[in-house]
Amino acid sequence: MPSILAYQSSEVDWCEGNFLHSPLVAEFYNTFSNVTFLIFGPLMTFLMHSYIQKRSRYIYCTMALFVFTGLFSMYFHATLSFLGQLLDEVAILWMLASSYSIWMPRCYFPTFVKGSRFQFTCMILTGTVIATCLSVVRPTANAYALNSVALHIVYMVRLEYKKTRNMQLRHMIEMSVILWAGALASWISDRLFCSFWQQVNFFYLHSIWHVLISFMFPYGFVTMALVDARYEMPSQTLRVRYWPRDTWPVGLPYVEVQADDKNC
Ligand SMILES: CCCCCCCC/C=C\CCCCCCCC(=O)N[C@@H](CO)[C@H](O)/C=C/CCCCCCCCCCCCC
Ligand SMILES: [Ca+2]
Ligand SMILES: [Zn+2]
Repeated sequence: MPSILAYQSSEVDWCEGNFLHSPLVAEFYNTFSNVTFLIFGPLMTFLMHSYIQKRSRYIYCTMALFVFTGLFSMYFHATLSFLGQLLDEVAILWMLASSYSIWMPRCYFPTFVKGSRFQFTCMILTGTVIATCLSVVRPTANAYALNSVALHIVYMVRLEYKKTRNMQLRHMIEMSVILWAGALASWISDRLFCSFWQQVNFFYLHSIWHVLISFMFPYGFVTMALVDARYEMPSQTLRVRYWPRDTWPVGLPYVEVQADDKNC
């Protein structure tokens, strides 16, 4: 039985050819396309500093898990090892769990937690510990399960989209959904139609997934902040801004907490 650290000990092998560019890196483009996680994680933490300070410092853990997802994904694609696959999926699982605990609007909590975020977090924590153990047994099924969590997020986001007239929030939701749909289509296509993509010599769909899903992160983060603020920070005004300049035609969105306090 091969070690869980051994090259190609994972049962998953993505469409990109192995060891084409280096004897040390199994999937070159799939490995280095994760660099966007290492850029957007720290950059968004810096840009959203005022929001994180006011809302919850646990958001720093979510941001750290986002960066770890990128690092573990790099390790996984570089080695295609079982351990790499496990670390990659467990980091995604805990990142989603921390996001749910912090940002899930109370109106979507199951009734038995009686609107308590503490009880909801305990429920999520229990489910995440169980799912972490199960992912050791069936890591390949876990990737499909993680993608299905996204469907639940899209369902909630759709309800919030219908409720709001805030054009900035609507724009953030539209961009998140477009980027997520493009990313998911690339992920599925790489998994299911690899023989077709090999015939046309295009092996980069999983790398495109990494780039699109990490670009989705700032839009998703701002969406969650705006939706959540209506319920959890009603006395604060959040302002959507773009980095590096608000006036540039393209930029990275983030939110800033405005100094004025509606209660004063
Ligand atoms: C109220 C809850 C709010 C939650 C917001 C969550 C925002 C999450 C943002 C980004 C997630 C990035 C995950 C990227 C994983 C990259 C590593 C990777 O490629 N791993 C693969 C193997 O290399 C593995 O097969 C991937 C498995 C699937 C992961 C599924 C992730 C689900 C992302 C959820 C996005 C929600 C989009 C909602 C859009 C409106
Ligand atoms: Ca491969
Ligand atoms: Zn990947």
